Amino acid sequence: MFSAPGKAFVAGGYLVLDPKYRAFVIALSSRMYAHAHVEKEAAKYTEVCVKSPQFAEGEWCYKIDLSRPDLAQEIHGRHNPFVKSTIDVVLLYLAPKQNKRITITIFSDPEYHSQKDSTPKTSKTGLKTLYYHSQPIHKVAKTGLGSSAGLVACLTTALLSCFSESFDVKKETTLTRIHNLAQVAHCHAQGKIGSGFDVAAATFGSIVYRRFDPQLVNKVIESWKNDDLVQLVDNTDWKIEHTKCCLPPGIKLLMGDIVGGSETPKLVSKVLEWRKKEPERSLEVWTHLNTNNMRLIESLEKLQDTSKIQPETYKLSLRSLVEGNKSGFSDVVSSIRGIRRYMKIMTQESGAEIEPDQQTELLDYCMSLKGVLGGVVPGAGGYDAVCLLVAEDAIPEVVERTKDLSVTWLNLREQETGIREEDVSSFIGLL
Ligand SMILES: Nc1ncnc2c1ncn2[C@@H]1O[C@H](COP(=O)(O)OP(=O)(O)OP(=O)(O)O)[C@@H](O)[C@H]1O
Ligand SMILES: C[C@@](O)(CCOP(=O)(O)O)CC(=O)O
Repeated sequence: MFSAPGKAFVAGGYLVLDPKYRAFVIALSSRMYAHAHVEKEAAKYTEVCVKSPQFAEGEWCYKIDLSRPDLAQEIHGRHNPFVKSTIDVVLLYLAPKQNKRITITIFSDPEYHSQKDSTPKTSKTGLKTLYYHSQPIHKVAKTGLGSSAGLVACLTTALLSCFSESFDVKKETTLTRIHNLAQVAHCHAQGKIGSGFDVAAATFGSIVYRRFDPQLVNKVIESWKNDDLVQLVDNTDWKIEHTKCCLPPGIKLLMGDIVGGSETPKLVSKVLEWRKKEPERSLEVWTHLNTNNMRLIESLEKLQDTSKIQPETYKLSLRSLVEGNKSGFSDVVSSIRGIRRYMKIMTQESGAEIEPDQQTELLDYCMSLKGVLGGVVPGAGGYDAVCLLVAEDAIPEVVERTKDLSVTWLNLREQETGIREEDVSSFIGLL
């Protein structure tokens, strides 16, 4: 069994669409899991069944003739573009010769979806509680953790593992292969090529990310040839960057769900329109925004170093932070203020509601609280969520002081690892 984490896109929304800029994505403790079971048999066709028992009608089964895998059909007539595309891409890449029957079961942690109309169920060991929804997956509201990226990343991993005797996700080459295949599958399913930060975080964990050239993936999707895909996945430099980066000790991420929603594609098209119409001004805003994004990353790295080199000094600064003295963390505080300032300018000048007034008010209030380094509207922004960087010991007070506001803090923390192997015994009774 393998799993992939959800994400919070803390810094670099929009800019990451351009490979000139880098972004910071935090991997979260909510994960998506894929358990594979393989039966080798001399059947006339290959069968891949993906089950997602937490959702109504959550089963997609494909009968595949290995000489024409492009003709694979779902036997109930159901659609799950992300499942179908992942199977198509992995089979195009592997071009297997021997038929197999594969069953993959998907599980997702509670924070990916709204828990409305769902029932909890706990494993025999008591270690895992999952929510079972009465609606099919496409009708259940999402919270923005990147469920499709998590699904594609762990399904790609589980499928590859079915065709390899010595599969090891701890190896960098294996992870890169998973990442490259998952990016192609995710783009193909979406019918467009985004920046891919969510797939990269699902694979590599908390990272500073620079995107790939969309043409690389476009060409392969157009040609749909095994040779081209193998060449792209195993022998091409994607020129992406995924440098590990995580929060310093004692600093936690709080993700708040806001009732409301935004449509990312609309926000993105407004911003890109503004960029076209106002090239000079938008470049100026993006340059300032990028300076602050990079300052945030550097200051977090510096704190990481201080915590190792001068642990006592660091501990004292943390304690003062909880008491409301933020001076030991002034670079983080001022870079987050800078990010928000330019996000707000982008909101006002492009007309895209990236940090709407309602979020500004909430974030200003949260940032005035003891122990809070800062907060942003993650990703594309809008009315979906906020996230805060907070001293761990200040969290109970922050929760208490925001209890009457329109925000629900999710039960999440940073978990910096990307794809990893899981102990299936935690799921006994659910599988
Ligand atoms: N647990 C799951 N089982 C099966 N399919 C899933 C599961 N989770 C997600 N999917 C697939 O991913 C789709 C949702 O992807 P979409 O890109 O719309 O949202 P998302 O990735 O969660 O978005 P965001 O990045 O805003 O969080 C679902 O409709 C379904 O096809
Ligand atoms: C606006 C953008 O940079 C981020 C969208 O992030 P999210 O879907 O809000 O998590 C688009 C992208 O990178 O694909």
